Amino acid sequence: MEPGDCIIDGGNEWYENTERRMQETAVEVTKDRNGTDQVLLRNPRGASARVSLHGGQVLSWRADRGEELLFTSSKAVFKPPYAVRGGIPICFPQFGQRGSLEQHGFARNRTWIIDENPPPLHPNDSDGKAYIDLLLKPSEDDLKIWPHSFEFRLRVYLTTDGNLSLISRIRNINCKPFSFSIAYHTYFSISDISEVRVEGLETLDYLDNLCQRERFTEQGDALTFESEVDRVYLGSRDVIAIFDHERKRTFFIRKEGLPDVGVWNPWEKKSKAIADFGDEEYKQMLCVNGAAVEKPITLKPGEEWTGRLELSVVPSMHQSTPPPSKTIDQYVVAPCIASTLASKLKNSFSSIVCNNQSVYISGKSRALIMYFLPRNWCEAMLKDLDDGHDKLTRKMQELNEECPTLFETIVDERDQYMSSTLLSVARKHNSVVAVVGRGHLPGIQKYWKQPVSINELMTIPPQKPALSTGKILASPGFAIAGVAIVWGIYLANKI
Ligand SMILES: O=P(O)(O)OC[C@H]1O[C@H](O)[C@H](O)[C@@H](O)[C@@H]1O
Repeated sequence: MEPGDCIIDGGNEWYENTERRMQETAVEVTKDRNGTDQVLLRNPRGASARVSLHGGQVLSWRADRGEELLFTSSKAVFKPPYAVRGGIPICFPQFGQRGSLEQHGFARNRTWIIDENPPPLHPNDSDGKAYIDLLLKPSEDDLKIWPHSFEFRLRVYLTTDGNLSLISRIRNINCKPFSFSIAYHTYFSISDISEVRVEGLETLDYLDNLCQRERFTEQGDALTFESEVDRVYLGSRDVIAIFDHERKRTFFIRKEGLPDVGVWNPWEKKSKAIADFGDEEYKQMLCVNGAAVEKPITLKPGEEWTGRLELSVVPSMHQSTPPPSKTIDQYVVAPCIASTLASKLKNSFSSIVCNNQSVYISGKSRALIMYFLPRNWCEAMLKDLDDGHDKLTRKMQELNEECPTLFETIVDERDQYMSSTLLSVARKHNSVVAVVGRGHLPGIQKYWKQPVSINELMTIPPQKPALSTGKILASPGFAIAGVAIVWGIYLANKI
C-alpha cells in the first residue's frame, strides 16, 4: 500500500470485538508509586481516565487520540495526605475557607474505597463498562471536626463517547440534618491562558474572592483572562464552554445539581507562592468548577443528594454555541473535526482511522468486505463524481438496480442503522453534529421519519447464495459503493 491509500473494513466482526475488548479492559486497578490504589478506565476507542483512591481524585483524562485534557503541575506532590495539584480534587464538605474546616474540606485528603455494591443508578449513568464506584465515609477523627455521618458515593465514568462523567451521591445517615458545599475543582489543560475564553457566565453575579467575596455582576462578554481570577459565579446555566483558540478545541461542562461555577487562575504572582505549582504554569491551566457553594445543600436524615458533572471536548467550531438540536437538516463537516466527531458519535458509528482519515462504517454487513483503493484510482473516480450530488445519486440508483442485495447491505441497512442511532443520540443531547458519507444522506433522511427495527437489523441473516463475496468484489457496483463511502473522506478533505 502507498501513503494515502484507504482500507475500509465493514463487518459485524468489528462490533463483537469491540464489545469483548470493552469488557476485558474497561477497568483496571493498579497501584501508584506510593502504593495507593488507582483505577484506570478505558473505552474501546482508546480514551482513558485515571482515578486515585486518595481523594477520589481524577488525575488524568485522555481523549481517544491520547492527548491529556487535565492539567497536572510538574511540581505536584503525589504523596498523601495532600491532594495532587491538578486533575479534579473534590472539595467537600466545604469550599475554600467558608467554614471551620481545612481549605476545601477533607474529602480530597482522605482515602476512599471501591464500592463493590453501590445502590443502582439510572442506566444512562453507565452506557459502557468503563466506570468505577467509590465510597467515602467519615472516620472517627472526621466526626470530631464535622459531626455528621454521611456516605459519599462517587461514580467516575468514561462514556463510550470518551466523555468524563462524575456522579456524586451524598446521603445523610445521621439522625439530624446537615449542610455541605461541594465543588469539582477541575484543572483544565489549555494552550495559553491568553488564548482562552469561557462562555456561559455572562451577565451572572459572582462573588470575588479577591475582594472579600464582594458581589459583582459579570458584563455581557465572554470571560477572558488578563490577571488573577478567583470567583464563584452564581446560578449558572447547566452548560459552560471553554474555548481554546490556539489548540482549537472546546471543553463543554455539563452539570446537574451544581448551580455555581468557581473560576480560578492564580496568575504570575500567586503562582510563585504556591509550593506545588510551577512559576509559569498558570498559563497552561484554568480551573472551572461545577459547584454548590453559595447556598449549601441541606440533607434531612435519610435524604440523598445527587450531583452530576460531565466533561466533553470537541475540536473548535467557528460558532460559539452548538448548532440547534434534533434536526438532521444541518451538517457541519470540517477536516479538523472529523476524527473527534467519530469519537463523539461512536455509539452510532464504527470508525477506522487510516492515514489520518476517519472512515465511518455502521450497521451490519452480510459479508465481510475489505478492499483497497489505490490513490490514483480513487482520485480519478472522485473527480468524475465531483460535478455534483445528482451524479452521485444517479450512481447510487444504478447500484440499487444492478445489485440490489449489495445496495441493501452496504447502503440501505447502514442508512437505517445510522438514522436510528443518530436519532437516539439526538434525543439524549442538545446538539449533534453528524459526519456521514454523502451517499448516505438521502437514506438517513428517509429513515429519520420511519421507525427502524434495530434488533432485526442487528441480527445477521443467513448469507444469500445469489451474491457471494467473490461476486461482490467483481461487481461493477462495488466500486461505486466504495466511492460513495470514500466520498465522506473526500468531502472532509475538501472543506
Ligand atoms: O491551593 P488549594 O487549596 O488547592 O486551592 C486552590 C484554589 O481553589 C479555589 O479555586 C479557591 O477559590 C482559591 O482561592 C484557591 O486558591
